Amino acid sequence: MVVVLAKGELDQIALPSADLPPVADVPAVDLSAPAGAAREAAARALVAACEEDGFFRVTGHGVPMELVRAAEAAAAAFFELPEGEKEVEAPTLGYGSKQIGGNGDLGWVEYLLLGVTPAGAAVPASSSSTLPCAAAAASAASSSSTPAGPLRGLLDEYTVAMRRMACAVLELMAEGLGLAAGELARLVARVDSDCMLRVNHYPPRPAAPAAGAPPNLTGFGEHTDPQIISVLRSNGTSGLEVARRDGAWAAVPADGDAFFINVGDTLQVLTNGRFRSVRHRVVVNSERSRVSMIFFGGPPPDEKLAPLPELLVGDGAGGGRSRYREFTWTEFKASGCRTRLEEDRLARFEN
Ligand SMILES: O=C(O)CCC(=O)C(=O)O
Ligand SMILES: [Fe+2]
Repeated sequence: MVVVLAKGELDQIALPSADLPPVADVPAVDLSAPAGAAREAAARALVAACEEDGFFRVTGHGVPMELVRAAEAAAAAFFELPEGEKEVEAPTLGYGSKQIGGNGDLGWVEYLLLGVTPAGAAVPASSSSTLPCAAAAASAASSSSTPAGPLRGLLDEYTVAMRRMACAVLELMAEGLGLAAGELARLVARVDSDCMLRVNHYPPRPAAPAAGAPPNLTGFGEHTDPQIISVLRSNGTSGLEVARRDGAWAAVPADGDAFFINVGDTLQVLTNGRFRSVRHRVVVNSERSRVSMIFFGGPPPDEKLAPLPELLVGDGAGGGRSRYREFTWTEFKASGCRTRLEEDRLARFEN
């Protein structure tokens, strides 16, 4: 067991042993659909998925699976290291365990949390929050002589591939929404866009009943991602659950070669609530260890965020009224950093 929790802490993250939730039927969007009718259909499927659950999977993404598997394997090997050796990497790889953010949220998880430099490299984030609570550290410390050396290079490469894919998804989304090319993708593509990479490791749940542990533990408590979109995959181990419109949880089946996309809070704002920022969580009930890697595509710090004017016109539901007041990404982050994981961070920006 790598995540060491005191008895009281274990009680805090125990989940009632309920039946497994139904398996989610996650819509697929083919990024490689050729221009013309097939691409239009893919764009329509993407928009429909964002409106319905705010969650879909991407096929035809062109990311080499060798890179994905190598990065996953290097991350898994890192998490196998003795506790002390991992902790040494807190400043270089943003290593942390069990505490998510600075407001008391706990999970059966250890992680790496990296900001992304203008050049695309991943550097340690200066906060453990799922929110990018502060700008990423200025420069990466050289770590080539440590166990993190090969891992760091792979994570850099992975991050570049993820940012590219996030932009490709946002381009298809813009087409589906009838927006100008680049209108969404530019937010994530800029050199100063506030993107992050998180690598989570959920050790197998402790053997019950010897450890007195409940069958289900919170790996990562329920929340929405604050950025525009998140690109997520795991090492084929289940545990991720998404909340449907009616609030019921659905289990996301292990992913094969696809990547999952979450609509984040910022995209909900940009679309004036037409797209849904998806609530999700990770439940640990498996004997297998789960490694997941999540790229968060966020906007530049000074970017003014508000519903896009093109999406306000003729918006049947809102009658052309903006549901959110304008704010900058910096303002949203500062406000979000004072919240617990499960809080609705958009509430205070509603008109
Ligand atoms: O580890 C996962 O699969 C999901 C974690 C997550 O939702 C997050 O880091 O924001
Ligand atoms: Fe998340």
